[in-house]
Amino acid sequence: MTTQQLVDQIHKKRSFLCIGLDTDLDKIPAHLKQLEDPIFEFNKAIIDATHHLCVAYKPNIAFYEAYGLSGWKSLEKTIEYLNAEYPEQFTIADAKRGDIGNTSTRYAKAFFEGMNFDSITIAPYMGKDSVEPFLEFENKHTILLALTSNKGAFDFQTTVSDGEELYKKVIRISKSYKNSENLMYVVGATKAEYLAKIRNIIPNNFLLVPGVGAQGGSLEEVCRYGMSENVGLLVNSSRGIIYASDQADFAMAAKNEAAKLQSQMAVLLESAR
Ligand SMILES: O=c1ccn([C@@H]2O[C@H](COP(=O)(O)O)[C@@H](O)[C@H]2O)c(=O)[nH]1
Repeated sequence: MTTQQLVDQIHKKRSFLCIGLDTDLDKIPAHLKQLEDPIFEFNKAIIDATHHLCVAYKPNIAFYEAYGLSGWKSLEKTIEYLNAEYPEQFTIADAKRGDIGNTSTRYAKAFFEGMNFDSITIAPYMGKDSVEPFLEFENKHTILLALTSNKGAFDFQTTVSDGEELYKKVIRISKSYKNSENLMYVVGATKAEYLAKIRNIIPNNFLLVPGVGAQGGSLEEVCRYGMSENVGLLVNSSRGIIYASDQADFAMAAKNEAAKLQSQMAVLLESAR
């Protein structure tokens, strides 16, 4: 998917909501567990109930890897279902990969070609030659961890060397990578006060913003400091939507939670015009 197609979807749906598919067998309704592939059935029901309210889905790969081969099969079925039934959705493999160049190429092939995700999250720590293999793929997006939503982000990401905070250095230097127009960045909603400084360095790149809902970040603050001319935001909520109910009404409850965020987003988009 191109960035322009994503922007068009945001305006069409009046939403920049990304729904996180962090599907945990311990949290899904009991009646699904009797089915052959409970994880896929849960995801399918959530997607069918919410697709009109969001523009992106983000399965976190850890939740699938944790179940071995059957988890990978559930992930594969989920991305195939999304691409077949809802091709207008931007898909994010939240895999946080990155390694020496030839290994990164294999990761990129696995997620961009094998599973046909639109994007993948990448840790920037190993530098240019670990990131550039992901950037080679046309109309695929590499989402670099810049300033994450967790407390541990302060251990390294905000530390200063040569007069510059590390997260700023990651953003500034990555702009010089080959095909850097394919870069997006992760910035936690819990760090919204940093967004204005980040927008000074990257006025237009898309930001994937996790941390509203269960982690307590504020949607309004994210928009106040982070919204760009082309919106430039994908705000993710996972647990706050998909586990709104653990009963038979789980998909309807997820739809209601997604609808609340979408209607707030519609107002914020309108007031930014
Ligand atoms: O800085 C980061 C980077 C990634 N995440 C991931 O996003 C979701 C958030 O889930 P919630 O249930 O809405 O808290 C999850 O997959 C994280 O691994 C993040 O939270 N922060």
